[in-house]
Amino acid sequence: MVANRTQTSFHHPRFILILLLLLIILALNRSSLLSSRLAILPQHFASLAPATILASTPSTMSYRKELRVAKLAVQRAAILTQRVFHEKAKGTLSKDDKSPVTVGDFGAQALIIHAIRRNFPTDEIVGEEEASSLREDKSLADQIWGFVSSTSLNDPASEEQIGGPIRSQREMLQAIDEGQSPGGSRGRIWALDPIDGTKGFLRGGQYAVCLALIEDGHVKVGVLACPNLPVDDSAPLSADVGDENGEGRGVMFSAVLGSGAKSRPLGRGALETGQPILMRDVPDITQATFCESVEAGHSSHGDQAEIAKKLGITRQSVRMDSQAKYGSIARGAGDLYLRLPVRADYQEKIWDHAAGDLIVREAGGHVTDVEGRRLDFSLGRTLKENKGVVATPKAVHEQVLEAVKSVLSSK
Ligand SMILES: Nc1ncnc2c1ncn2[C@@H]1O[C@H](COP(=O)(O)O)[C@@H](OP(=O)(O)O)[C@H]1O
Ligand SMILES: [Mg+2]
Ligand SMILES: [Mg+2]
Ligand SMILES: [Mg+2]
Repeated sequence: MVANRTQTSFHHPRFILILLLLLIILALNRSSLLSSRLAILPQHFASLAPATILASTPSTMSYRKELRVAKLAVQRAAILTQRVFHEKAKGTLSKDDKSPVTVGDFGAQALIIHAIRRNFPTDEIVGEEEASSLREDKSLADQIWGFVSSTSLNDPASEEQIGGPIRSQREMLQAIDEGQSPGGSRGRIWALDPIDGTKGFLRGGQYAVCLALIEDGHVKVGVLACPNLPVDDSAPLSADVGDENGEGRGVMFSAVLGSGAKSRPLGRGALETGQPILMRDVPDITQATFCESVEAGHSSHGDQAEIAKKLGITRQSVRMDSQAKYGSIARGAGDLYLRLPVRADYQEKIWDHAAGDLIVREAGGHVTDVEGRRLDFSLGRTLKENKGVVATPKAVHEQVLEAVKSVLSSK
């Protein structure tokens, strides 16, 4: 009787369906296409797959773990940068291209790479900084180690998730040097700017800690911590960073491709998910607010003024450093971000744009270069096929791009 019943259950259509499903899943897993293919399986079919198989996939389709690790890692790094600023220990070096790099940039890069390595050991990393100058400057390396070895999240479980502390100064230098991937169009590549807007950071202005996951050339996850932007999403856009104590400041923006963009107070617990953000509607372009770089060498202020005039915009543009500009327009504090090439030979770096590009697009925006091409993150460490940036709400992009093209072509 028992044997009979067992036999019957093996022929049950539901069992056969599950068996077939398992075989399909195993075949897809072998061809390493599982994560993308599962997304097109109906939800209840996917839920029938054993938990062990789903848990062992390299990346789930929701990028939940990637987002969580990125947010925690960026949060810890942002705490380090704030400590460096307040303890007046910026220890600036000048790089070969004459741009500044500080204790904060190196320390933040070390902590973020440590977190990525512990969670996603086979992923590649394109990070802005490298440690060669530190190997010749023991006192600067000691200073950075002082901050790196004493900065942690105050929630032990979260700290553990991002790999806990770095164990030695040697390990710290190794971590900094693991951001040398050439980038490219295949596989999983993290783009990391440990402090974007270093000049802003030095003068107490805006800066951002930026991290994005690029998969097969497309940005899938983006996180920006902006310690000096107002917490309040509805605060008017301003070049002023507010009071000295940082009261009311600090916001984290994040986005996952296809899931929208969010913001949350930076100082709040890392488990807080945040609230969705959207770009503002711009029914009348003459009422729009522009933001642009503080540095006239990074984006032409003169061209921006001409474009504003062409569009009938009279409001003064707001100048701020870093990808805080992308975050600000994504939450509707401003409307338009233009980056207008000054030097024809300059290639924008992927870490200066990857997170911001996704956050703006997920908040309802469109991001292109000055010729209307989408930013192409698949070509290495730089955006070599793009010139400048035009980021706006979708509905007005064509109009703004037309004005940009007309001003730039008349030069
Ligand atoms: N000539 C140039 N044109 C455009 N961007 C430049 C540039 N020289 C440097 N940059 C980049 O501009 C970034 C800052 O952008 P912004 O002006 O929007 O704040 C710098 O990032 P870092 O501060 O991370 O080095 C740097 O990578
Ligand atoms: Mg730099
Ligand atoms: Mg940068
Ligand atoms: Mg930087």
